[in-house]
Amino acid sequence: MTDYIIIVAGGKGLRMGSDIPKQFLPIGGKPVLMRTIERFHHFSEALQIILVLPKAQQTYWHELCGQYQFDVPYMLADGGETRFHSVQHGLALIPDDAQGVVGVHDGVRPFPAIDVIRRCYDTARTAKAVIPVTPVVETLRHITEGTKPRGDYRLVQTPQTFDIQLLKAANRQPFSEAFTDDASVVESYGHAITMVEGNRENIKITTPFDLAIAETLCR
Ligand SMILES: Nc1ccn([C@@H]2O[C@H](COP(=O)(O)OP(=O)(O)OP(=O)(O)O)[C@@H](O)[C@H]2O)c(=O)n1
Ligand SMILES: C[C@](O)(CO)[C@H](O)COP(=O)(O)O
Repeated sequence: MTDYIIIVAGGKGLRMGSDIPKQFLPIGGKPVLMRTIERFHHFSEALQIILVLPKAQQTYWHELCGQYQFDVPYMLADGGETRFHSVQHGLALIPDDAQGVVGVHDGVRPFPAIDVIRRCYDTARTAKAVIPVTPVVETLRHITEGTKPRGDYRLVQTPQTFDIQLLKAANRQPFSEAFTDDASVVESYGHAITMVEGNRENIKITTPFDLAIAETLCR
């Protein structure tokens, strides 16, 4: 049995608006994406890491790896049109008969707690489809329907972990705009999703504000 993590970094980073793609921006003196990969390698050196990067960014990434003497082993796949397609490209590197758990994680989430990663992988061995979540800590208001009971909602993070065969089968479905994460793909395939506790530091670096928070979290 072999476990995998697919780290998706194939997006355009439009909301960050920086010249350098956001996954390569330094936080605490090191590119975001290197911190993310190192976190999973630290969790388990046996975990097989698959990095998904746009083809056009791969030369620059290799230059950065040389510059930072980054030596964590990984397999490389090309980014896709959407996050769903990037995950498909990553999954294609996992043998068709593989048994075990595969996680999918945003390259721009460098701070998943090791305990959270472990909980996601351990729970997926029986539940088969697991996502880390955090509670909503502010009042939640629907733009036309008014205040909603925040206890009914959770904020969804990654790594989202799945039985390998289940995720492979779910990702053969035709693309839908509703697929904003891997849980939505697996749920649409008909499998229930189990939620486990995430960690608040596990932010997705989406805007310059998030980058400032990430810099603080590195201290
Ligand atoms: N075609 C895509 C789109 C997104 N992602 C990845 O999915 C993660 C979450 O996406 P998000 O933060 O929304 O990144 P972007 O799509 O790059 O951002 P934006 O929507 O601002 O352009 C990121 O690690 C991103 O690189 C990907 O691998 N392939
Ligand atoms: C997968 C995800 O990180 C869960 O919170 C998120 O949905 C990806 O971000 P996007 O803005 O929807 O691409």
